[in-house]
Amino acid sequence: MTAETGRWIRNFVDGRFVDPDDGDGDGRAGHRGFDATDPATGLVHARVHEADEALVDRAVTAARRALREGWADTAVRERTELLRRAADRIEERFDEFVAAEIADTGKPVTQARELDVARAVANFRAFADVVAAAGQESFLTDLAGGRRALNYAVRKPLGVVAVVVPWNLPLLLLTWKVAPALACGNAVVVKPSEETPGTAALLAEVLAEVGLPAGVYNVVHGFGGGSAGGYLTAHPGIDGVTFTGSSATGAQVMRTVAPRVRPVSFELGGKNAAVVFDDVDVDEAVTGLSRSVFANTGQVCLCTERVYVQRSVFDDIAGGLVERAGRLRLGDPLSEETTTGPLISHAHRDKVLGYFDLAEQAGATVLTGGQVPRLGADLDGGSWIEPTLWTGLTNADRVVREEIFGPVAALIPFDTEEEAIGLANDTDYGLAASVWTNDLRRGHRVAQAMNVGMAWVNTWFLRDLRSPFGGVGLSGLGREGGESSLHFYTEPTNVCVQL
Ligand SMILES: NC(=O)c1ccc[n+]([C@@H]2O[C@H](COP(=O)([O-])OP(=O)(O)OC[C@H]3O[C@@H](n4cnc5c(N)ncnc54)[C@H](O)[C@@H]3O)[C@@H](O)[C@H]2O)c1
Ligand SMILES: O=C/C=C/C=C(\O)C(=O)O
Repeated sequence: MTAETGRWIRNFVDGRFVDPDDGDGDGRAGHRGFDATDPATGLVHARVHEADEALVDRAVTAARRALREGWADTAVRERTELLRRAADRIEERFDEFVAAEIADTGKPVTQARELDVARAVANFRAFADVVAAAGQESFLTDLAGGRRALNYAVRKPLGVVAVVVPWNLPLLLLTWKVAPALACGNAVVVKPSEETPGTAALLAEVLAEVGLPAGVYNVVHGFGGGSAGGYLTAHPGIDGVTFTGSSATGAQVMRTVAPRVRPVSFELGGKNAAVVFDDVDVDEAVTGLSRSVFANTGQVCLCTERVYVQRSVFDDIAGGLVERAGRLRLGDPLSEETTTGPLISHAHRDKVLGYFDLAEQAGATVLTGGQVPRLGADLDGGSWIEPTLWTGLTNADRVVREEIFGPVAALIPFDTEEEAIGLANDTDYGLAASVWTNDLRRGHRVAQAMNVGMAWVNTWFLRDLRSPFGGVGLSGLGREGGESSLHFYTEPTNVCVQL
């Protein structure tokens, strides 16, 4: 289905939007394009100009030139003040960002407002603070005979950074990388997901409005291998890659950059566990757990897809989660009453439905959901799915081992703390976990025992942007957040002076 639209979402290279009709300014017309589809309705809302290899090369070249022409040597104060202006300008254009994010994702306006765009503002401010406060490492070295030396490290920008991001929290994840990269004096070439091009292009307008020099922020649209994503990560002019996406793609990107030994930062997939002990306040735990399972229609890398519950409260927790699932309101993203949007695409919904079939084949009991909902003529073209909970599955089942990335969870009972830790850690992933108990000593103990990058106790997705964010195993490589981002987006030179 298509909607009448003449709107192009364009590439942004060297400080300007590239006209699709004249390609990259070389006079060659008729560059490729693809549809931007609204997942709530299935309707096309724009055409996206797909960057070819020549345009990606122009973007990397522009970024390199911007560094050479002074951006890399810009004073820290100038960079941090620019980031703060960007945050202010996003706030001034807040509703435009909300509308653009909804058009690409179909997510509810309440979430786009309270999470996605709000966090973009927070990301810019947080990294302005971090960079402004950052010191340099230095040591006075005692030598034999009473002599000394001074060792100090100066941190320089990594250079031209490829920023490749996914479709689930497009603006949040893009700014989570772009803010520290720019704060550290890098230039970036961004490849947004083909599913969600809108806010990356809008951010280009804002950064130009607040005075970011041409070439420092570039956006190239397209797909992965054989398209803009592959061209960008394979480009010899790239000094590092920060990537958020699936583990399989992360491995592909790692292979692409390996010959040039370029630094990578990977935020990848997850199969996150919640461990619920029998001393919890059931209502409080169910409130937090349901959020961790159903937020963003389960399309958050941190979402819980495995809920391990101590046997004596299993039925209470299961019943509570079913009741909360029943309260979710799927529907018009622009309604303040809507709590839950669609999945990102029909293709992704087919993938999730495939796991519904696997669960059935494994003998699962469907506590709630399991179907495609009917929402009425305007929305039935969208990629909707019912929030779904299963029991009767084990860690041996694919549904419990593989990332589904939808509003789904398997509920599995346990008896002892040791058993729970073993079940939760029985995965190739290692991104996040949550532990629910009123025994805080046990909360600390079990959280520390989780083989993950991030563990929450009696809460979920509560974020301090200075803390290290990332995963282990198939969930990622490296950390971003606070000082961790500075370490990735800079290269230190240690200078030793004999005194
Ligand atoms: N750990 C985290 O912080 C985090 C956050 C969000 C999403 N994710 C993960 O991302 C996945 C969902 O997002 P997705 O479907 O967009 O992931 P994806 O891996 O399919 O795509 C991510 C990005 O990589 C690009 N890409 C694909 N193939 C490429 C290639 N060969 N070379 C260069 N770029 C390529 C895509 O176009 C997209 O922009 C899930 O697995 C989810 O767990 C992880
Ligand atoms: O879908 C994954 C969510 C990632 C969230 C962050 O990177 C963050 O909160 O900084």
